Amino acid sequence: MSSGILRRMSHQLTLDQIRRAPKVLLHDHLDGGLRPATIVELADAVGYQGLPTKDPDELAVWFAEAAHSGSLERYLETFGHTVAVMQTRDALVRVAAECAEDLAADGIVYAEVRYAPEQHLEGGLDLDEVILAVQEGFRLGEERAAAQGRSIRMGTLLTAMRHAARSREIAELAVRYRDHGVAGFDIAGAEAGHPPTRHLDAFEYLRRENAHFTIHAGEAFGLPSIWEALQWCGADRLGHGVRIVDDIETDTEGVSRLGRLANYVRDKRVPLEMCPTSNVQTGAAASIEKHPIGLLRQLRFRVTVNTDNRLQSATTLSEEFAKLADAFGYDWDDLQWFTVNAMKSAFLPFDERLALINGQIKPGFARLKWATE
Ligand SMILES: O=c1[nH]cnc2c1ncn2[C@H]1C[C@H](O)[C@@H](CO)O1
Ligand SMILES: [Zn+2]
Repeated sequence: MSSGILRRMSHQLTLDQIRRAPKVLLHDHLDGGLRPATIVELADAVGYQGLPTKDPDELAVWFAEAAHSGSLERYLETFGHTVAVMQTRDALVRVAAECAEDLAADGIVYAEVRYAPEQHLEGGLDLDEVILAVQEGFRLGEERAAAQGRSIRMGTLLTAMRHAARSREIAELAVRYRDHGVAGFDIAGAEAGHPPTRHLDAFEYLRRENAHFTIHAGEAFGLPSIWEALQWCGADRLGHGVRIVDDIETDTEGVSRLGRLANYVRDKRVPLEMCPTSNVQTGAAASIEKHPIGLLRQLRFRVTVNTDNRLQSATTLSEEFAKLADAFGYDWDDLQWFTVNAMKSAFLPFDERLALINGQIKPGFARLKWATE
C-alpha cells in the first residue's frame, strides 16, 4: 500500500471538522455568492423577470448546471441574473452583509471579496454610492457574525472588467478607498482576446501609488497571459494561474522540470489563487483529482485555496478543502499550510497578517489537531 493511501486512511478529515478551522479566502466574487432565496426576493422587489425559476432550490441547481459548461464565456453568462438584482443600495447592502455572515458561518476569519462597481450602475447609483453600499453591508455582516460569536474581517477588492474601458477609473477608486476597507484591485471577465496589457495605464498608476492588485490570468488562456500579468503589469498575485503547469514537465519517474516562467513564479513566491471546482466547471481542469493544485502543492508553489463563486460552483471554502482532502489525502498540516499561505498573501499590512497567523490561525489549527488526534 502506498504511503499516500495510508496517510489518507489515517487522517480522513470530515467537512464538519474543516468548517471549524480558521480559514482565509482571497478569491471570492460578491456577485457569485448570493443566496438563491435572496435572488428570488430581490428579483420580486425590483421586478426583474429574467430568472429561469422562482424556486430557490431549483435556482441553486440551475446556476450550478449552467455554470458547468466547460467554457469560461458561458460560465460568465450566469452572472447576468445576479448582477441584475444588485442595482440598488438596499440590495447591495443586503448581499454584502449576507456574504460576510455566510463566510463567517463557514469558519473564515479573513476574506477579500471582489466585485466590479461598474456593473452596478443601472439603477442610477454612481460608483461611489455602489462602493459605500457594499462597505456598509460588509460592516453589518461582520457585526452580525460577531453577535453570533464569530470573528471575520472583510476586505474588498475592486474589479474592472477586462473587456471594458474603465480600469483606470476603478483603480483610482481602489486607492481613494484604501483606508476604508478596500484592500486592492483586480481585473476579471473573459480572458481570451482581452490581454491584461490593455489595462497597463491602471496597473502603472497603482504601482506608483504603492497599491496592491491581482489579475485573473492563466485560467482560460495559458502562459502568455500569466507572463503579461507578471512581467508587463506587475501583478502581486494571480487569480487562478492554473495554466502555470504548462511550463512544468514531469517525467515517468515523477521528477518535475520547471521552465523559466514557472521557476520565476515559484522563486518569487507569487501567490496562486486556486479555485478547484470553478476550474472543473470552466474546463480549466479535467477533474478535482487531476487538478494541478496537487502537483503545485508538492512543488511548494505559494498555493492558496478559494471558492471563486460559491453560487455558481455550489460550494464553500470548507467544501473545496474537503474535496481536495479526499482527492489528495490532505491532512491538518496541509490545510494549515494553504491557510498560512493565503494569510501571508493577503493585501493587508504585514503586522496585521502576522497577528492573524499567530493569534487565530495557528492556535485554531493546533486545537483542532489536538482534538482530533
Ligand atoms: O473565474 C472567473 N474568471 C473571470 N471572470 C470572472 C470569474 N468569476 C467571476 N468573474 C467575473 C464575473 C463577475 O460579474 C465579475 C465581477 O465579480 O467577475
Ligand atoms: Zn474569479
